[in-house]
Amino acid sequence: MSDSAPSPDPSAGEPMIETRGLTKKYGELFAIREININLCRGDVFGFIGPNGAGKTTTMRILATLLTPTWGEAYVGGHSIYTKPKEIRRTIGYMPDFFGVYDDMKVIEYLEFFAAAYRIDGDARRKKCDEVLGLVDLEFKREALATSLSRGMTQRLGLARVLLHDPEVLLLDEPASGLDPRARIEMRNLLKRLRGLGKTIMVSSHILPELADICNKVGIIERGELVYNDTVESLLSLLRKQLVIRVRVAESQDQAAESLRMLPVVDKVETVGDELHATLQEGSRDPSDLSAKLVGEGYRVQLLAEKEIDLETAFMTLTKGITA
Ligand SMILES: Nc1ncnc2c1ncn2[C@@H]1O[C@H](COP(=O)(O)OP(=O)(O)OP(=O)(O)O)[C@@H](O)[C@H]1O
Repeated sequence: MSDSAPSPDPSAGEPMIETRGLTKKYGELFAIREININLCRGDVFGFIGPNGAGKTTTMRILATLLTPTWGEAYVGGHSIYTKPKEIRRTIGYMPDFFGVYDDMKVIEYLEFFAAAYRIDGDARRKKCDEVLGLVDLEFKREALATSLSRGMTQRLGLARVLLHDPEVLLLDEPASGLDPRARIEMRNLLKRLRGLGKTIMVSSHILPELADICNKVGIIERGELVYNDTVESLLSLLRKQLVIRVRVAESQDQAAESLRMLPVVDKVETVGDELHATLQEGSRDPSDLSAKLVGEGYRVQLLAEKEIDLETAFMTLTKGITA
């Protein structure tokens, strides 16, 4: 164990979160097991996993609220073991559930926490207004905090953890329980925070929700990181086999047979009124398919690349572990 993180890789950015072999056991249960995560300044890390996978445990350890059974963790270069105070100044931690106080207006709620951060006088009022603006809640300034919708409450929670201008944000399922519109608002808000250069670890049990705002993604299952890389690598892994959606005006079954005869085609499935032809690994050109069908006299109504279904991809990546 050492006070500061080891020398960074000079090709990477400034390390902001590092864990090595991070493990937490409850009796015989591994809540998390040998977790290795490396995030640099400005990284937005989507931490994906189903309920009970270990996301909260990891975040609580990084927030210095929980001690690991073994392993190392550094936040902003500070060790969780020896520099917890420095870490608390560096982070904004938003837990998955938090309460707001009865009979307190939104602005009073923020001022209360700003005071706890020792932000005083004019600076306090200014800071509270600034974070309210950031989360689009100025119009609820004088409303009772308990009267806010779930989405607004989540935004207020985020405003609260932004008061001391933390460099690192640990956000535990900020979009959970939100309706679709509030989810989109939360996503836009995270993009705004990314734009401010914050290093963000944000958890969710839904991969597509985070894929377009994150540059890195970790998938955790039963305490183990089963995937940990860039979103780009994840997408290219999933794109290894291109799937082409095909619809013809004539008999689907016969068209499917014709497509199966092509060397470039690995398999063909019928999905509703479409055929989904999976190309052989590495093949990216669907022109053989249209040539074959047109050559055989089919009228091709649709021939398009199938969008990557991240939900299915997530299930595929974690297959066997969840079973
Ligand atoms: N205090 C505790 N005592 C015993 N087991 C615990 C404790 N806290 C967590 N666990 C167990 O550790 C595992 C990981 O839990 P954790 O809360 O980290 O998962 P999670 O991915 O955050 O799930 P969720 O999305 O439901 O919050 C679970 O099996 C959980 O039951």
